[in-house]
Amino acid sequence: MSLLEVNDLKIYYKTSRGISKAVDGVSFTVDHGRSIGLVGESGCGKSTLVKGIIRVLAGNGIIAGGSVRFEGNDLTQMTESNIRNVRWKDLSLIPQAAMDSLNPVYPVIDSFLEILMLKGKLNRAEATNRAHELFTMVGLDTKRLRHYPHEFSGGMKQRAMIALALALNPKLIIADEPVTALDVIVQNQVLRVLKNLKKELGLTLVMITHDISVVAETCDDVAVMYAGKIIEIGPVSRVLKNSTHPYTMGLANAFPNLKKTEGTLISIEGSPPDLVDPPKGCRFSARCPFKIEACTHEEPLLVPVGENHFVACHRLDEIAVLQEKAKEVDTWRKIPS
Ligand SMILES: Nc1ncnc2c1ncn2[C@@H]1O[C@H](COP(=O)(O)OP(=O)(O)OP(=O)(O)O)[C@@H](O)[C@H]1O
Repeated sequence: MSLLEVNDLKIYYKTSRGISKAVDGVSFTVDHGRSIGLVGESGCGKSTLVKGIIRVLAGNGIIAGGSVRFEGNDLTQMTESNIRNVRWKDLSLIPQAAMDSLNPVYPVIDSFLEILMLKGKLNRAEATNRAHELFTMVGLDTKRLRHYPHEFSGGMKQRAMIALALALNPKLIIADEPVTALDVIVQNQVLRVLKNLKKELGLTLVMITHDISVVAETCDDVAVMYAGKIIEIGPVSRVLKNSTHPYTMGLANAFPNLKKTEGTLISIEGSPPDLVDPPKGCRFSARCPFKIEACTHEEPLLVPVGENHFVACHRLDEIAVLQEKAKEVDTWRKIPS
């Protein structure tokens, strides 16, 4: 049994314009000790997906279908008090806005003591020791535990948040854009901390990012999301070296440093569709340079294209040709109407 099994999950928002299908039938699994990156442009549903998994959705968000099995138990069916027991101890979140997540009016150690004593049931001396241990694990000077959050740099705050997420040895860590707000050098340092911890502690990790090169650095598997759906999923080495969905090809072009070459940065024209009234067929079709007639009315399903590698596209038979065309700047400039 996988540690996490997300099956046909649907998460919708009630809005004044109607129902927005932010996550629309998403399935993936995460085995013990593996890490998966959820990648895609802003608005494709990554945050909604993980907020739904840990049940911290905004008030207008509803789980409209599907299941989220954690060690076999469906989190979508748990009572609020049961899910509160699961958070921190079994699964914990490194939030996107780590900058603002540490309580500004108390020294940082207080945030640790609160979790370790209230949730972990440690006494003050044990909790203090554990806080020191955690700070050392993420490469922070333990003297800093007595400092206030505003005395920390962005990278230090993010390391502190990683340490806090690890406090109770959770079985699964979800990291929501853990390095987005940091400059590139600090990003690399924080990613290195996460990578080392993953190796040393055998962490199981779900990481959200819009930057496919972050996934390449940190994850075993990747799920590429577009407009509320997973359109390609598989081992990082396969998906990035042999991107098979045109959207993944486009994303990889947008991060030329991924291939460690001087490649041209090619962006994908247009923007994702309105999720209140998503297009029929493939949701990427309006921006896809390889669109054919079927794409506009028939939804492609995820099908296997290699070991553990699945893709939802109508043009899988011609993939080698499309992969070559996708490398050309002009391909992305002439999107068919
Ligand atoms: N509370 C809400 N009410 C209505 N719509 C929402 C709400 N939160 C998010 N959405 C919409 O749901 C869709 C998915 O948003 P979400 O934040 O999950 O995407 P994302 O991929 O994580 O983007 P980002 O990287 O910008 O956070 C978007 O269309 C967004 O506008």
